[in-house]
Amino acid sequence: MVTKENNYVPHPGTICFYGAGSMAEAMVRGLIHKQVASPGSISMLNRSNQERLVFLTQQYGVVTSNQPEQKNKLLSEASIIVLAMKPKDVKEAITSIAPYLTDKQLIVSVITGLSIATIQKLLGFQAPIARTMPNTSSSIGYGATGISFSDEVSSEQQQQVLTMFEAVGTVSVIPEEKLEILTGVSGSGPAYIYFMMEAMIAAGMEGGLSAQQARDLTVQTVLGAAVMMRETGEDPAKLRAAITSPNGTTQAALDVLREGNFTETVKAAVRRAEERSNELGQAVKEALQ
Ligand SMILES: NC(=O)C1=CN([C@@H]2O[C@H](COP(=O)(O)OP(=O)(O)OC[C@H]3O[C@@H](n4cnc5c(N)ncnc54)[C@H](O)[C@@H]3O)[C@@H](O)[C@H]2O)C=CC1
Ligand SMILES: O=C(O)[C@@H]1CCC=N1
Repeated sequence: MVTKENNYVPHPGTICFYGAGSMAEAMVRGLIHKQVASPGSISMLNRSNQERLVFLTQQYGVVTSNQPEQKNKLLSEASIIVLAMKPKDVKEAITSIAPYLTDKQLIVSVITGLSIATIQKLLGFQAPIARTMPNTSSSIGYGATGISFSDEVSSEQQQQVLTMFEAVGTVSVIPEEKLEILTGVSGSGPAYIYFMMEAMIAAGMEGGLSAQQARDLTVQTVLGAAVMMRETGEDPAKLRAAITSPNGTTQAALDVLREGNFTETVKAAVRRAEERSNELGQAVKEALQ
């Protein structure tokens, strides 16, 4: 592996999002809202969807461009590049931008399953990499992000990444091999909760509540349970026990969930997400061999 230089000097504090989809938008919204980065210091680029770029500029005031020369300049001058495309697109995306990047720039990846080694292989040089797994709740400051740093990341760069993600939620710095299971818990996790909420709302409506009532009651219930767990620091099993009167409604409902193998099903879902993350990373790795 080699180190790499070009004629550009990265502008301190500038962040270029390469891939301008849901996760990039969630982070940008959080970063601007929390004033960690100004809109003018953030650029967002994608492959071709100009309408999307116009929306992002109008909505957040960030810099966007679909002109190849301008795109390359924005990439070359950013001190942090956030890779935010789907795993299936990484090979084309990373190899196409590699000529404009150097090892003076920090690469932050939010891409599921893609290892630090594979990113460095695609770039063709030993870039400092922060491999992360955020979730979409970052957009409202309630994200949960896992981060692993490559050996090349300086302590100053580590601090920059921590500042970025701590501004939009909580951060766990963990060994890279644990990022897959973290993805199963917190990266994909919000979707499981939404799925449960969809079912609670549907049941409420089927039982005669209005759509608004069912929604409001479900939101407050999930919010209350999450905040209760955080504020009290209690074991969830203990909080559950406090709601479950012997022979009462909760016990009856929990028995139905047990009959449907609730615990095993949720655990299997988390482990399947972990496995899928490994598969996605492996597919990119194999495509390089
Ligand atoms: N959505 C989520 O909850 C989370 C997503 N992630 C990861 O973040 C990454 C992005 O996910 P989403 O934002 O949901 O996807 P998305 O489909 O909303 O956005 C992907 C973006 O990448 C761009 N893109 C694709 N190919 C490109 C190329 N060759 N050059 C430049 N741009 C290109 C697309 O134009 C689009 O703007 C994925 O790897 C995903 O696994 C990580 C954590 C949570
Ligand atoms: O579904 C996915 O692949 C990504 C990873 C975590 C959340 N969404």
